[in-house]
Amino acid sequence: MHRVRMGGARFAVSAICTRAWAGLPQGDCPRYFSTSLEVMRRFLLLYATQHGQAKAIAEEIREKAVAHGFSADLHCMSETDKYDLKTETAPLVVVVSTTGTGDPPDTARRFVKKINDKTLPVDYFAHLRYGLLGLGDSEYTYFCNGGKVIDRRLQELGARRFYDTGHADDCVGLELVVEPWIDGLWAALAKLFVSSSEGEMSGALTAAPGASRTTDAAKPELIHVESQVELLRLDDPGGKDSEVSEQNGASRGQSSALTADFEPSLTRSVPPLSLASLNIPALPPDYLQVHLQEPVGQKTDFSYQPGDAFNIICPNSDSEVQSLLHRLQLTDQREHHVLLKIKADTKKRGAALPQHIPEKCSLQFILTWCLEIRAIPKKALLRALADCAGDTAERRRLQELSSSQGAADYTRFVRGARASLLDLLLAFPSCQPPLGLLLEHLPKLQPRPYSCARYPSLLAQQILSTYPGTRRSLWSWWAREPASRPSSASCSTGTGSSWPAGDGSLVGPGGDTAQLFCAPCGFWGSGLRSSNFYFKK
Ligand SMILES: Cc1cc2nc3c(=O)[nH]c(=O)nc-3n(C[C@H](O)[C@H](O)[C@H](O)COP(=O)(O)O)c2cc1C
Repeated sequence: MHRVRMGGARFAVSAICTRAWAGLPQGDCPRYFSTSLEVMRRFLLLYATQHGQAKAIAEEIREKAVAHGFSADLHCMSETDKYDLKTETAPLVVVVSTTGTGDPPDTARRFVKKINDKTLPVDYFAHLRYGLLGLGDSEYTYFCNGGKVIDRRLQELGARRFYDTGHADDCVGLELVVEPWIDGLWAALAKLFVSSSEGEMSGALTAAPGASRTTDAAKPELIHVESQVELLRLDDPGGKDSEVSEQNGASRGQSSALTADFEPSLTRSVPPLSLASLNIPALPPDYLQVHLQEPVGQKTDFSYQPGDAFNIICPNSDSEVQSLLHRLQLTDQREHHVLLKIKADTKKRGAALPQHIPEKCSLQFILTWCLEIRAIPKKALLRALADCAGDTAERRRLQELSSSQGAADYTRFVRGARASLLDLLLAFPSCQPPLGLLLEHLPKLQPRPYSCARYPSLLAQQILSTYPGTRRSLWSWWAREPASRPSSASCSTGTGSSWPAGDGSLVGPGGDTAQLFCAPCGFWGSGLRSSNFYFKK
């Protein structure tokens, strides 16, 4: 990279792909994004640190900038002789931590004192466009206050954000906000440069009084980039701060594929949520110790009386169970018996073995007959899964979905989409939960009560041995799979239809329906008055 002067402006020149210019993901470049000699665009990067983290992050930004077609002038905020915001016309990026009791770092004191001067006019920084990343720790009362103080004062003096402010929390891991914030910075910078080069921003990047204009990266082919970059617009609920959100409405919708890339989904969050610090619920204490043991032959037998009611469990679909076993890398152990114990060191109060998981049953049996694997995962499960995700971005997204800040996304992408555990595991491939965690969190597969009457022994036998099970009613299953229909039974499940059978046996929903209606002479019928209503002979 070489530094050159072009028409009074300072540029860094390098051979790069213009796709990187736009801050777009690297990959195959559209034709108009050809590799060529391009001009790198400069921004001013200031940091203020107490213990070195803000500096390290600023250095990371400077390193990454090159690959995106930018050149960062990096300075500590205390080096006031190396930069001058009053005359600066390049975009400003600030990384600042907090120390003491909500104070800016010592290296920012002079800077803060200077901008806090109440005699400064309200348009003192009207020429400035900035993005700010605050570091802090939510254990402290004044979270990220160092950054917030500078952010607020820059606004008061007329500076405008070109990118949403990020607040990274050392308590849960700075990288959860820092990484997405840096990833999004390039698109926002590219947007700003393109907009300013086309003169669309009123007053944006105009030279400050007495200053020479130092950024002019206009290049005709970047018009293409412009329309794409518009789609990378960051959400600004206030609608005032990020001027990127105000521009180029006409180009909206030009690329639905790109729009989709920046729409939130189950696995992807977008600002402001992706930059927010999260109130993540405490991890529920685990309590189950699981052993998988080779099976020993066993036969279950039980007797029943005419008139008994049966709790019929509609088992989970075999293909879903096999997919789940495969995803959990437990296919080879599916026939192993599951032995459960309470962990000796568990912190869960009143921990007890789940009653709905019988002893000495195979893992496959438990996933098929005992656990509702299609239940919509609760936030506690999402929270626990977050800790099992190896990938940082996936962990962050799972944390978001379990946090109060991510409640809307949880409702939309988990509850609204009726996502199941398997859906989540497929969407978050780095998440590898232990079996015990699932046994703790998955609810019981609820049985459906049915009663039967007339020829109870035959019917019951058929229900219990032939009937292959379904999530739907008996009737809808039998209607769909006539071969599995008990040959001597008629059925009335209250789902709207029924059929007669030669001998008038009846299966009814609930614990006593069949006995009630079948008793002396064998009715059959459905719950619908319009068709075969129960009370109609
Ligand atoms: C002595 C001390 C005081 C702190 N006070 C605050 C505070 O008031 N608010 C806050 O959000 N973070 C506070 N933090 C957390 C730091 O801002 C956080 O760890 C940050 O990542 C440090 O970045 P740095 O190494 O660049 O200074 C404090 C940290 C220390 C060590």
